[in-house]
Parts: sequence; C-alpha cells; structure tokens
Amino acid sequence: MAINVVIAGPRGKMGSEAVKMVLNEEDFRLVACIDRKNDGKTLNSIISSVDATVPIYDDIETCLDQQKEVDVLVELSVPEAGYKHTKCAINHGIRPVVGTTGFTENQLAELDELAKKQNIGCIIAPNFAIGAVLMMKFAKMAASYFPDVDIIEKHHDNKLDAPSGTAIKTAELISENRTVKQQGHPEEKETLTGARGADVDGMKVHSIRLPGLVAHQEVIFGSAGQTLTIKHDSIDRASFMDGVKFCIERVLESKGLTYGLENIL
Ligand SMILES: NC(=O)C1=CN([C@@H]2O[C@H](COP(=O)(O)OP(=O)(O)OC[C@H]3O[C@@H](n4cnc5c(N)ncnc54)[C@H](OP(=O)(O)O)[C@@H]3O)[C@@H](O)[C@H]2O)C=CC1
Ligand SMILES: O=C(O)C1=N[C@H](C(=O)O)C[C@H](O)C1
Repeated sequence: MAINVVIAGPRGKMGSEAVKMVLNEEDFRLVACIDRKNDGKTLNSIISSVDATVPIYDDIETCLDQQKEVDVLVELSVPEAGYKHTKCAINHGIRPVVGTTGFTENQLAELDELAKKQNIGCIIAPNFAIGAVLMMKFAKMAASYFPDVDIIEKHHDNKLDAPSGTAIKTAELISENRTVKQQGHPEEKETLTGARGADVDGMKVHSIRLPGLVAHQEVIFGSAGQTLTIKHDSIDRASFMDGVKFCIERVLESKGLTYGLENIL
C-alpha cells in the first residue's frame, strides 16, 4: 500500500526536490502540500514542471482535519513554522520526517515526549546526505584521539540558521568521545569579535555564508606535527533525497524522536 505524504515548504530548494522525489516514487503518494502563500490552489498551478493536482493549504490544522489518510509529514520550511507543523502532525497521529534545522533543545525534547505519548515515530535529521552522516561518524571516531578540533561549515547565503544543524550535530557527536579542553592559547584575545568562532566546550565552530555554495563542512583535527581533515560537500540537493525517502519508510516503524540519521542507518 502506498505511503501518503504531505510536504511543507514545496516551493523551497529542498521542498521542490522532495516533491519531485515523492511524485517519482511508486510507493509514495503526495496527498497535499503546506504553503503559506498559495492556500486553495493546486501544486501544478504554482510549479509549472509538476503535473499533479495536489491540493495546497496554508494551515496545517485545516489540511490534517480535511485529509484523513495522511501517513507522513515531510517538513522542509523554517524553524518556527517547522516546529508548529511537526507538533501539529504528531497531535494528529501523523509521523513527521523533518529536515528543517534550527529547533532548540527544548523543542526537540518536547517533540520526543509528544511522539512517545502518541506512540508514533518522528525523525528529525539535520542532514539527509549519507556522505554527511559518514563525515559526522568519522569525526566522532577521530575525536577519541584528537581533542583539538575546529568545525568549519559553509553554506549558501540564503541560509537562516547558524551554525548549521549539521555542525551542531557534529559537535554533539564529537563531544561523546572528546576530552573537554580549552583550545588555543590560554591568554588569546579576539581583536575582532567572533574571530575565533563559536565555542562548544572549547572546540570551535565557524560558519561561512557565500553565494555559490550549497552545503559543505570540514572537521579539522590537529595534534603535534599533524592535522586530519574530514570533509563533505553537497553540490546538489539531490544528495539529500535518498535520506528523505529512507526516513519516510522508517518513520512508520519507529517510536519517539529519532534525532539524526546515524541512529537508524
Ligand atoms: N536535513 C537536511 O538534509 C537539509 C535540511 N535543510 C533545511 O531545510 C530547511 C529548508 O531549506 P531550503 O529548502 O534550502 O530553504 P528555502 O528558503 O529554499 O525554502 C524554505 C521554504 O519555506 C517557506 N517558508 C518560509 N517561511 C515560512 C513560514 N513562516 N511558514 C511556512 N512556510 C514558510 C518558504 O516559502 P515563502 O517564504 O516564499 O513562503 C520556502 O518555500 C532549512 O531549515 C534548511 O536548513 C536544507 C537542506 C538539507
Ligand atoms: O540550509 C541548508 O542548505 C542545509 N541545512 C542543513 C543544516 O543546517 O545542516 C543540512 C545541509 O547542511 C544543508
């Protein structure tokens, strides 16, 4: 039986890629989209390359009240709306697959509790690209040996959140193996504020935003006489779609919040 999917953010860079993927998958059926600017229209009337008369709602409550056969919400918008959409989906017993980054720790905890209460799964993946997940895993491994590490993430200049969800997740994974230490000279001073980047238990995180970039990250470890760089580049948003597809299938079997693809791959 097909998995019925609603996509929030269908005109966005990720959302439009997800629309294509879901429409191309035999086992998925796109039943509606959430788009704050196109209530009452159909998808084919707002995206010329799409030939599906999928209804659009600006309000997720209305959508889920009217569409009775939704299995999964794919959320790809912005943090504030994304959180609202995810919470509403769980309250309706619909399983969210969330790519939107920028949720707070409290929001993640609340969504976990809510999903457990409803006895359903919710997957939030800061990065759906398999290469990025491997980069994070390798960085976690290396952190057992190299406590000095900088994370440099580079994204297109339309990105709202900094650091990226991937950089935050990478720092969390590294922290599981890294001995906490203050990096750099104990008496170092910034003569330009922010020059040393953000600080996570002494490790540094730097965010670069430039036109021309898509999504890139380097994790650089250093010790006496050597450095180790673990690097991943998404040069096309197609890189994320295998992960989105995988999560749509897996969220039906999971319970509570899964935060990060590395937990289910
Ligand atoms: N997990 C992963 O692997 C990846 C995650 N991301 C994340 O996915 C999210 C989307 O990224 P991307 O597609 O590049 O961003 P875009 O800016 O291209 O798309 C965001 C979409 O959300 C819509 N939107 C904006 N504000 C609201 C609102 N208040 N309510 C409802 N919809 C809104 C925008 O439409 P409009 O403003 O015109 O209404 C737009 O269509 C980001 O959080 C990003 O970090 C991105 C790539 C990979
Ligand atoms: O906004 C993006 O583009 C991306 N966002 C995610 C993040 O914040 O890590 C994933 C990927 O880096 C692309």
